[in-house]
Amino acid sequence: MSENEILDKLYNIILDRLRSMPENSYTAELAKKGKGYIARKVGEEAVEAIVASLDEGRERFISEAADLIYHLWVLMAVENVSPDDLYKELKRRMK
Ligand SMILES: N=c1c2ncn([C@@H]3O[C@H](COP(=O)(O)OP(=O)(O)OP(=O)(O)O)[C@@H](O)[C@H]3O)c2ncn1[C@@H]1O[C@H](COP(=O)(O)O)[C@@H](O)[C@H]1O
Repeated sequence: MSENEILDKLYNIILDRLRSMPENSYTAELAKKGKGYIARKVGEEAVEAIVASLDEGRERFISEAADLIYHLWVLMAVENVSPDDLYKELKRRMK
């Protein structure tokens, strides 16, 4: 899988977990807690990425940025917004 397919693959894994809601799935646990909880987690992960960027070095920032993207991807799935919807918007903004 090429790097630029990873975000699409992650989204599809998240959709699968939201459909099947397996016992040991963190994604399913998030879904059970609802959109408000997931949205707060996105905020938390954004703050953790900010702190890592300011004080914790490159590796910690990469890890927290990955947490942020994952949680945002779960919120997008709950909002029925696909990566393609996001890519189209980002493409539209390109000068
Ligand atoms: N990329 C991720 C990913 N990044 C972070 N996390 C989870 O997000 C949490 C982030 O840590 P936090 O400390 O903020 O959260 P926590 O304290 O563990 O949990 P809370 O008590 O805060 O709810 C951890 O529990 C991580 O396991 C992720 N969980 C899953 N994925 C992807 O989603 C797929 C499906 O995962 P499951 O739903 O668990 O099968 C996996 O195959 C991965 O590809």
